[in-house]
Amino acid sequence: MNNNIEIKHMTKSYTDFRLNQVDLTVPKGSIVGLIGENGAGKTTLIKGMLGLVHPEEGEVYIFGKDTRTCMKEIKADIGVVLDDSFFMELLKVKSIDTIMKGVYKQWDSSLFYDYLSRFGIDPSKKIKELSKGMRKKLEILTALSHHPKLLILDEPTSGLDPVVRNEILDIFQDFIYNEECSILLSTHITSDLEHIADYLAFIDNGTMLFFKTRDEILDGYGILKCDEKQFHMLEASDVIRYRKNRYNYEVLVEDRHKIRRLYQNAVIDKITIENLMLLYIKGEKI
Ligand SMILES: Nc1ncnc2c1ncn2[C@@H]1O[C@H](COP(=O)(O)OP(=O)(O)OP(=O)(O)O)[C@@H](O)[C@H]1O
Repeated sequence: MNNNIEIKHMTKSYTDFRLNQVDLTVPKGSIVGLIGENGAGKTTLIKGMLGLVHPEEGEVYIFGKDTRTCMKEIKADIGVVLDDSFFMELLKVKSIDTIMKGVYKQWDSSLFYDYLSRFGIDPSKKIKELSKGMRKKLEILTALSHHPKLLILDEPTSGLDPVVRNEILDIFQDFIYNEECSILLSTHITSDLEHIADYLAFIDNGTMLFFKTRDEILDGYGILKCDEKQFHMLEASDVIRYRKNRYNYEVLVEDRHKIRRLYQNAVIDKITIENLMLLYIKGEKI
């Protein structure tokens, strides 16, 4: 078993939205970044996988086990941070330790207190006295403190300043140093994924557009900038998406090295994940 998560053909319909036959794998020892615009279906996919919403179709295997029959044992080995998770406001931070000891056999109080001191969170404070960023940190360190093998994180770093975000990204990278572990992470902070993701899964309007390695994307894709005459000389198959701007065309190409060989005077920029998403979503097809 090489994958910690395997989702097959997940379908979930709401009145105005359908997550449509989505497949996703999260290999062991890897970080998979889930990207897509607001409302694309990332949270629905994560909640469907965890049994928090009920898909009409599809199968989910975590650690090779079927979530329909083994969710209880699976949950012992995963750490989850959801976009809308919350702790009871009136609790003190240190009460989380007492509660979680009763929830997880592998709960590690000393690791929990180490993380609290590393992130500067006072155990005797009430949760409602913490800033938004501190609460987020608390959620993440709580998810890590029972030695999970898999982290499933929906927007874990939103609202955090760049310094703390970097600390958290370091923790994520340490986490998958153990090659049995993996992380599935949905985020709008695509620059974070450029640093840490091994794979990117791009969901658009309920459909999986692609699942590729970060290197395939960043080393392969490019943005060709050209005028109208040059644009019309391009092979349609080389144009994934394009945008016509005031003075030029921006063309998303899948293999920028090939395009450079074919059109030797072309100006081709490297891609960022943000530009890739923008062109896929806002660009046109020939
Ligand atoms: N309980 C629900 N009832 C009806 N529609 C829902 C429900 N939950 C989600 N949706 C709809 O499903 C679609 C996908 O929502 P989802 O939260 O999965 O998107 P997302 O990619 O996580 O978005 P964001 O980046 O904004 O968090 C949206 O159109 C949303 O309105």
